[in-house]
Amino acid sequence: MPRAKVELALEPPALGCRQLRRAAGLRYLGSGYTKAVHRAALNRSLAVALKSVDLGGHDVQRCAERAGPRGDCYRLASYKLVKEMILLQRLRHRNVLRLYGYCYQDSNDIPDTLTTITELGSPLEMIQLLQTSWEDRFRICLSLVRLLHYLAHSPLGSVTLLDFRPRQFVIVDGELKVTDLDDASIEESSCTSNNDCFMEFPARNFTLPCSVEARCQNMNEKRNLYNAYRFFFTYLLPHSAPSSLRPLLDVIVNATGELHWGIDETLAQLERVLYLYKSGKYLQNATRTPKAEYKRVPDATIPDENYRCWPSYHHKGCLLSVFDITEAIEICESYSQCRAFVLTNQTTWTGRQLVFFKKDSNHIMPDPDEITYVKVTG
Ligand SMILES: Nc1ncnc2c1ncn2[C@@H]1O[C@H](COP(=O)(O)OP(=O)(O)OP(=O)(O)O)[C@@H](O)[C@H]1O
Repeated sequence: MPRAKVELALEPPALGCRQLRRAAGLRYLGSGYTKAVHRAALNRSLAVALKSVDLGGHDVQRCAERAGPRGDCYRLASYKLVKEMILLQRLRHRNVLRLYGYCYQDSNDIPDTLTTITELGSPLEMIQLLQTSWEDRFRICLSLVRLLHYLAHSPLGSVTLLDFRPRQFVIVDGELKVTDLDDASIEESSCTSNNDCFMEFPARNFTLPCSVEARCQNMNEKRNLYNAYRFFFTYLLPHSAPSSLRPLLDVIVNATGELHWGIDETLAQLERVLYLYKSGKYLQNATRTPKAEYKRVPDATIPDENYRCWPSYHHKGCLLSVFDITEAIEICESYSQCRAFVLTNQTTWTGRQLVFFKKDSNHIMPDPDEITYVKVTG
């Protein structure tokens, strides 16, 4: 099988040293073994992430302890940043962080140090994600699966993320994007028998077939998929999902956890869940006749009378997304405090409408953008 050849030439960057010299509001964001990441505003407005080799980081320090000259230690570590930059430019997908540019400049007595300029994200915090709505958590899983599907069929061949942990990803406008690509690998492992295609994880091991071309079949894709299962799907997919989608989500979690499916099937199943959710088809099995009567008050809102619920899109009130009025009524009926709800003009990423649930309807105010529904019976 021919080795995948990666085009190393870089396109002229949209942003470079000129913009970097005028960067404002530089602030440290985080670092790992190799790189340090700062945020900054370029051209007065565009917020970006600047990545450079962390001279105090593990990689450079370990090399320096072995008496490596500083410049050489820098270069050794900067190889990872160069590799990441090239991959960010070759792998173009909405769930791969965008590379805006780069700059080579002398810094700290080291010639030609590299800074990459990328889209800015926020770190993926699992604890925080567990507190968000199922709809937002599903979006993270769907964006991850769309990313892994692209990586499995990328122009460079099937790409695997050898160091696959939540911290290798960031969130941009609610979508997950991969940022740390220095441990990405394209080569499928070579083998002489199935025993060479052994994949070891903390709780499970798998042996994949060795193909007639002497490569472990789909190992890159399957490694990504199992990692997606163990770090993301088990925590984010089934938990507080609409009950009618639970069986399908459980099948997805089980099939990926057992590596029964490849990424194509996994993506098709997640897209199916999205379709059922967006189209409201997931509601069709339930009895769809409202149990209580509600009076519609157009161009009106209830500014206060909030109560808290979980998981809410608003930290002080109960703001949830609904497919239609019938679903809003069902939700209101399921909370003993609920006496009214206000349809806002805001929608979520799937196009569902955001609704504020209220504990009283004594103070209704005019608002041309909202519609209030007040419970009249029950
Ligand atoms: N574009 C970005 N926007 C916001 N934060 C980012 C961005 N890229 C990286 N970070 C943060 O900076 C940290 C370090 O970046 P990165 O993972 O690239 O460094 P690293 O040295 O390769 O880390 P590791 O040791 O985990 O491999 C990340 O964990 C992430 O939280």
